[in-house]
Amino acid sequence: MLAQQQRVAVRPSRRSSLGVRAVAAPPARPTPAPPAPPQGGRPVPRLPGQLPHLGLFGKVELGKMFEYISNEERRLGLRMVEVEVMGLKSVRLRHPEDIAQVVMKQHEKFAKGEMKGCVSEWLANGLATNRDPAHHAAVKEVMMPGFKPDAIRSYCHMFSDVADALARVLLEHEGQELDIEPLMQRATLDVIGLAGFSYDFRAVEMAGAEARRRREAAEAGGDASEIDVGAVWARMMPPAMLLSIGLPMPEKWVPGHADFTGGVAELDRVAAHMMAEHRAGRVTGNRRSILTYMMEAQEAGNGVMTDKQIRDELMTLMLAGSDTTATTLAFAIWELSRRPEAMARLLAEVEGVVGDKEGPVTAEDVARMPFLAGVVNESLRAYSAAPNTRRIATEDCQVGGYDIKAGTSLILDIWALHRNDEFWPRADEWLPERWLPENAPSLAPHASTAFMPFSVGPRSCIGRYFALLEAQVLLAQLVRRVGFGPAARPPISLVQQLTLASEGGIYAVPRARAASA
Ligand code: HEM
Repeated sequence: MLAQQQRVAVRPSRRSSLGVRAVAAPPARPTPAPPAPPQGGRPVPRLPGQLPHLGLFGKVELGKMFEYISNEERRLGLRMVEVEVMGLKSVRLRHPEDIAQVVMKQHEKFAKGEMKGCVSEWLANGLATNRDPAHHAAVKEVMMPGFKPDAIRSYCHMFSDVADALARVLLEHEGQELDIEPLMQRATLDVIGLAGFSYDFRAVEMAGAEARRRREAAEAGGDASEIDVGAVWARMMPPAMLLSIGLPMPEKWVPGHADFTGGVAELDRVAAHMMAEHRAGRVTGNRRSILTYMMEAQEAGNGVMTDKQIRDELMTLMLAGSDTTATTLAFAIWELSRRPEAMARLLAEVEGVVGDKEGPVTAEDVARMPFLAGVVNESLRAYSAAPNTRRIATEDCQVGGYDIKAGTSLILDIWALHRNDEFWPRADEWLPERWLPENAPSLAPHASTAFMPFSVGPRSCIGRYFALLEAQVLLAQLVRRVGFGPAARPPISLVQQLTLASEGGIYAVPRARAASA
């Protein structure tokens, strides 16, 4: 499946735009790794030239680029390599021990990597980009009650309600080929709004036919409550990755720069509106949400939760808490749409547990659905929504027997780890059954160390359980209402925006359940 879609011949690339140099063709015989010096570690070997598969304007074609790096690493017998992308050097780690050393065991030697430019201004000092450990800890403590398992279990009816709204909009397109990713994005924005901010973005509703007129009015400068955050999001994400590098004068040469900065301005209006609504006691969905905890801390005078800090956390949670889960759901549905036997097995499992029960799917229900858990886990593995994360070495040290100098940028290559067949037999295939207890010993033998979709250590994902339960409940409720058939589209092409994405969309054909069962 994936192997067939993404297998590409590695050819020397001759791209001249943006200073991307040609890459030498691989020699016919393997080059031996440099000998180890008598003392200390070895220098990290460098892949020659810059990477191919960047495309015009820095679009990172992930599937192709990582395959190229993995092939080269294997060919040269290397555990890690230094690469250069658009003039920026980094060392890419893909071995689970090396990643765990950097993000967990010796995390104090590695600072969180910075975002730059207008993306840095957008996320500012929110939890994911905060680089001051003491301040980060103080903010996290305030938000933590909203991420406790009991709190998250109480969000299930919101996950289910959003799935029902999503099903209604999907069925407006019954029988048509539809890019499902933007709708998943809208659904997860609604979830983080209702559960995290006690606020209803109505993002799914606004994708429906009925709401189009209102949206146009809002774009002409209407009330902040009428802003279509789903549409803003769709405009902002494509240029975000390139803008996060902080290259000079992006307004002159990055297509979509104005969409991005305009989008941030719209989201700022929405954030101010959400805070005002909350202060006025006008809350929807969750009555005690993460926003509630932040505002209570401010009122109690804790000195950390200024209005600006709350704004930064709202922006961060909108990104970290929606884009990633949307990607996971979109790829899960896309794979299910092409695997009728997996879809049938999932539906049988869901119906076996919830039967004809009306109302929401609960945490207790999904705990009895191992195949559903396999679908979500496998989508997190094969399509790591956060395909990599970055750290900067703050002192000279060694990782995996290699010397790392202070200041080195380390890319923790979760995507490559998850696609490495040393750890994942049939790594390029999407196999939800891999996760069932009877198959795990042969198909997921290293899952306890080599499965890191949420990273590990003190800066790992605060929303891990939120995301897992959200994805499971939403998917279970959705497949009760809507079936999905395959779309006749070319193979997907994975690219890296801030999170993983597919260039050209992720298509499936929604069908009313009775017709598709
Ligand atoms: C499939 C869904 C998700 C995936 C794959 C994912 C992945 C990740 C990863 C890999 C990190 C760590 C980055 C690093 O080590 O530098 C992270 C951090 C974070 N995630 Fe998630 N995430 C998901 C869902 C969520 C959700 C639902 C929320 C909130 C509701 C959330 C909020 C955050 C925040 C705030 C951080 C920063 C944590 C910190 O630095 O202390 N994420 N996520």
